[in-house]
Amino acid sequence: MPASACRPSSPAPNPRSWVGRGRTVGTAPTSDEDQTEAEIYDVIVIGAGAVGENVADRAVQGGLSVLIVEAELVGGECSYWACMPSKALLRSASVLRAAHAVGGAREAVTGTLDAAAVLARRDTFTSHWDDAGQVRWLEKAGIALARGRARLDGERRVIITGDDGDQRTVLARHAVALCTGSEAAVPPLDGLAEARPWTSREITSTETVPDRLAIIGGGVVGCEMATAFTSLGSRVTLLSRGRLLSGVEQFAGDAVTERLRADGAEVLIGTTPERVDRLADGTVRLALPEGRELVVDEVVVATGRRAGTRDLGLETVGLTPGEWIDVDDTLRALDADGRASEWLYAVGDINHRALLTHQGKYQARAAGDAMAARASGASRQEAPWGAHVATADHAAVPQVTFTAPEVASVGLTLAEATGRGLRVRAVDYELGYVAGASVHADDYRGTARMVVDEDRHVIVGFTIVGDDVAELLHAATIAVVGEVPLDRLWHAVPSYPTMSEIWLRLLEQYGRVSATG
Ligand SMILES: Cc1cc2nc3c(=O)[nH]c(=O)nc-3n(C[C@H](O)[C@H](O)[C@H](O)COP(=O)(O)OP(=O)(O)OC[C@H]3O[C@@H](n4cnc5c(N)ncnc54)[C@H](O)[C@@H]3O)c2cc1C
Ligand SMILES: NC(=O)c1ccc[n+]([C@@H]2O[C@H](COP(=O)([O-])OP(=O)(O)OC[C@H]3O[C@@H](n4cnc5c(N)ncnc54)[C@H](O)[C@@H]3O)[C@@H](O)[C@H]2O)c1
Repeated sequence: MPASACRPSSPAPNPRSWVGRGRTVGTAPTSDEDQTEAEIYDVIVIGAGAVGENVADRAVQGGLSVLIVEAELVGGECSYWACMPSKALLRSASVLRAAHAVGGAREAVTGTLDAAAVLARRDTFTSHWDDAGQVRWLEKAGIALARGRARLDGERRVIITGDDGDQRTVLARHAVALCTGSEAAVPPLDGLAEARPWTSREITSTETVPDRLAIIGGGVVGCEMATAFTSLGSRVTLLSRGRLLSGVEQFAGDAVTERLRADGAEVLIGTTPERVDRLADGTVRLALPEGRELVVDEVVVATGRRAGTRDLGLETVGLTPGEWIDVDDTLRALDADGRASEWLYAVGDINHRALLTHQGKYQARAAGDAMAARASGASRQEAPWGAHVATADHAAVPQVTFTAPEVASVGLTLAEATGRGLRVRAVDYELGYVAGASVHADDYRGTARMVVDEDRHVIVGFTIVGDDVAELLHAATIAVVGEVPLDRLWHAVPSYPTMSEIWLRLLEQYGRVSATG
């Protein structure tokens, strides 16, 4: 398995049709004629990204035969144009920053980042955009692969069109899993589409470091790429219509804004370009509010994602092309009336629950296991936190944004918790006051917040911002998922002097409920 991989380590057909949008959709493969003219698998997975691979793996482990269909590279966005290359682009600067932050090491590091070496290292993570390693893994896992673009053709029926235009029809005895992910959305700004902007794909796979780079969008992609390319030597202008990282606690976005500016990036908050043009000399001109013009070598659009459902034959099963697909907690597609399909699943980015590889893979494990259990008639655990449901999607989605400083969060922000009607209290602590942090780096600064449900005395949200905090997050995820009572958390003693002592400080700040009565 290459280091870049985001993937994991036949009973009778069900003749019942799923009714979508009030009409019966398609027919199950019932006649012998059908079965001789088309191949049949227990499960067909469309899209071999990290999520599709994990659905397939779990279904095979559950005793089912699986065909996975991939139109581009096996491994999907995460391996080649998203998580892995972007993190590789960020890592070298993070190490350099860490050395500069510690006296003694600082004096020893006199050079600057070697951009060409960073890009070369990035290329090893994407296996030079060659998926041979991931194809070998599919073979070992017992998953059949079809190369080509798949579309639904009614219930349990899939048509695959190969690169040469040849078509073949495959049928699913039990389930079809749509795992086609998402793609970059290009907003309808004047001239933008014609200006041939870069998206996350071009910026993560670039062979050069543009001298001048504009990034439109202050979300996760925009902030990570602004951090990476500022460190690689670009003059970056980040244009954000609202505050940076608006999905997390405000202090997190503010810390990233401050550091980007300190590192030389221009961060324009509340700014959307009015027009974008690619000029004859290949540069790009952005017309900004109040008559300002910005000329750059490349412009990156990082304004969110759209569903990978445009040419998937959704209309043949009563769903709407181009839309995200709603699902139940076992990841079965819901029709317009909220009824769950008996055979159609939508897993990963495509259901828009959490656009994150780890969360999609978590859904995939639940979905693959649910398919196998349904196929064999085995009992299923569908109550919250059961084996066949993705309960954490609602309560405990962890995310690390690998900016400087890093932002790690899980569960609800204070505003989200309040919005859900919870009686909560936020406890904040300056991470730099923790002994482990002061040893970790000179003049360390950072902030942590825990959001406590005052009725249950459990943590429902946690956010931490600071250099090298990513690995601190999982303790919080366990506390939130486990609904560990604060009284018990006092007995989880963090080692001295580690940054994990932030937990002790937060508990002290909150006060010991049992001691105070
Ligand atoms: C720049 C960037 C950085 C990111 N960094 C992180 C990160 O650090 N951590 C994290 O958790 N998440 C990160 N994400 C999000 C993460 O990439 C996605 O959540 C993840 O890739 C979703 O996986 P998926 O399998 O659902 O979809 P995808 O990875 O998009 O895979 C879908 C697959 O389906 C294929 N496909 C589509 N249509 C068809 C069809 N009709 N027939 C056959 N095949 C088809 C595609 O070719 C693709 O291979 C990042 C995203 C971006 C853009
Ligand atoms: N480290 C990670 O976990 C990681 C890294 C990168 C991406 N991702 C995932 O990928 C997904 C996509 O990231 P993203 O940054 O593209 O989306 P995003 O939703 O995080 O941010 C999009 C930003 O663009 C802005 N925007 C939207 N439309 C706009 C318009 N018309 N004009 C100007 N600004 C506009 C939004 O206000 C928002 O700030 C995210 O959901 C994220 O979870 C994760």
